[in-house]
Amino acid sequence: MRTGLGGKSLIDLELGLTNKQATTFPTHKFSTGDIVGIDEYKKDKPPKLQQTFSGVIVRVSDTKITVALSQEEDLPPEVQERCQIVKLANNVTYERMLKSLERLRLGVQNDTSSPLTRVLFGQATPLPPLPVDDMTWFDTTLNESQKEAVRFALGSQDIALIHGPPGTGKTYTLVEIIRQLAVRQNKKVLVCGPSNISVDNLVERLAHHRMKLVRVGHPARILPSVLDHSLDIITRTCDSGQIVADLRKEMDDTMNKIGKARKRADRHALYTHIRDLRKDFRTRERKVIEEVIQGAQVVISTLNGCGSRTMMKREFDVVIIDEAAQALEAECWLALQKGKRAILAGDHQQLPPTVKTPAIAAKSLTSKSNKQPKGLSLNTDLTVTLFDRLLRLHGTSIKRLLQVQYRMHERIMAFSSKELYDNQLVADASVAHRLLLDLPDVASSDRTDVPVIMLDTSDTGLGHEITDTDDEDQSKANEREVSLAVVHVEALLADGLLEDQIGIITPYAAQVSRLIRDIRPRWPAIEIGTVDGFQGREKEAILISLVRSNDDGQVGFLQEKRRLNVAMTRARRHLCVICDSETLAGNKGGQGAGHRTDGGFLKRWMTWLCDEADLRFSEELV
Ligand SMILES: Nc1ncnc2c1ncn2[C@@H]1O[C@H](COP(=O)(O)OP(=O)(O)OP(=O)(O)O)[C@@H](O)[C@H]1O
Repeated sequence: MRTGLGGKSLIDLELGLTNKQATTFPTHKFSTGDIVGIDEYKKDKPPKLQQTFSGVIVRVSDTKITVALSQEEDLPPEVQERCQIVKLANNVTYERMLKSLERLRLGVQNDTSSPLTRVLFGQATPLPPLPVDDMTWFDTTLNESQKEAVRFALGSQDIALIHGPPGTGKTYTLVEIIRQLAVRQNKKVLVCGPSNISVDNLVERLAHHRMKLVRVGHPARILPSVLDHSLDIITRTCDSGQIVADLRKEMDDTMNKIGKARKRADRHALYTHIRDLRKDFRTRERKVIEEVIQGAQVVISTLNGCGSRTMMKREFDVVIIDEAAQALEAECWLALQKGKRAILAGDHQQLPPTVKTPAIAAKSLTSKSNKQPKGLSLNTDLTVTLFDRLLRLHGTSIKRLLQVQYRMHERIMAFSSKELYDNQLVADASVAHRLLLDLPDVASSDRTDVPVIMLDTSDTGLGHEITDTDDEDQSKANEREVSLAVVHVEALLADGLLEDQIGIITPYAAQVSRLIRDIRPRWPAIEIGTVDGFQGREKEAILISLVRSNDDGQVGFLQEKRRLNVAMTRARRHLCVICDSETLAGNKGGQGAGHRTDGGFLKRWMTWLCDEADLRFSEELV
């Protein structure tokens, strides 16, 4: 045991030594950020249901797992001697959301809600934005639609939505908004997002600019590159943090002495001393934390982190939520209750958060309570995000669209723009005509000089999909599409592409496993994943394997147009769609099959691909 960040006790867990070397762990599923229970290990005794000690995993290597203990007292010697750890379900998030909703309910019931809350529930209409004219831009390279979004957000009196389709510089725009608010207008800003990675991206970008910012959150879950801006590190390195650092050292020294003390009485005295030190440490640390957060212009945290003790009772002029269309509404309220105004950025045409509770369950919950004040717009379907709901409630006047995208060739972007963004997306001149062959050391070929290719398996007239019976979700796979992917990848690499410039995505987990089986051993740096896992990412060349190929026109998962939209907008210069166009266009299984619930989106994409893509039939290739 030793003292780590924030005065937490760190425990290094290792297996015994063999030949004086640490033993490598067998395969396990513990990873950084997991919450674990710690318990004395007794052979043949299962872990207790209620764990006395718990902690968060800070680091995992082949031979060592480091856990930051959540409790203040030390582990009893018998646990230190030999212990076992078990992964614990984390209900902290759930409890925090519940508490915040309860506060919200009381506010609505007692008519004490803030003006912002009233607007967000449709009990008041948003006030018109104030004009923002004489702007001095920090970043003069912003395009016109980005500048308009910044002006709109700065002028808004309650709510502003920034709609950022793929690659349109949503983060770019948010950085300018944050700088204007914090530096020019001297406002206190809270910046949040649903995941650690989403907020750390913002910290990375903001860190280049002069402003006092602090990232709140458990150090184990913060990107190492931005740790210097974390509350834990700032509280250690700032002037008033020096005494705290000295106390920490004394605690460590005492801990060492305990290990060496022979007499029980000595050990006892040292334990008492360490307890006093720890108490002093906590009080002083709390004071420093207070100072740091009060002094910060910008506080950055995950939405869930806004429900932590550190963030309790804090107020901000403006709350900004990035990736708001990927956050649960309940989670957003943890942040929204702390601000007078809110700015939400996101894209409701990409995938919403994953929700496993069916909408009906949520509905029955709200109708049971039957206490909804009149005129209140309630959200009973957890997949409907706050972003969606506000657009439905107040219309598009509360949002601004970022129109110029800096990722895709204009042909790759075209279908998505036409179908989902009112044809308003424009490819910036720097990317509009960029092809693979413009990359260094890439040769010209009938692949590298085409932006969109469709490899169609419908020529065989057979259904190729199989259902993975081992998989509890009955995931689907398609071996023919795997073979086509291998052939295409091989050809792209022969043209001169590098492995890490290529990504392969598919909606089905069973297909991911098969692609990994055939691709990973030969080309380890090619990224393979599900569509959902690729949201927010990009590659020079993307292959999509759509899998479904049957005689009944069943398309399952693919009827979600937001999933297809994410899939088709990941590629910068080259998109290769591998599919059975007949099944997906609904030409099999009778009239209307295959596009019953997607409003024909998939069918229209297939028609578009047949007209606009470079079409190749699978029998020519494998
Ligand atoms: N005004 C601009 N001029 C030049 N390049 C820009 C501009 N705005 C954004 N970009 C570039 O576009 C790319 C995407 O920007 P950013 O990461 O901010 O987008 P995003 O919308 O947050 O992305 P995502 O699609 O992942 O949500 C970046 O490489 C960025 O440098």
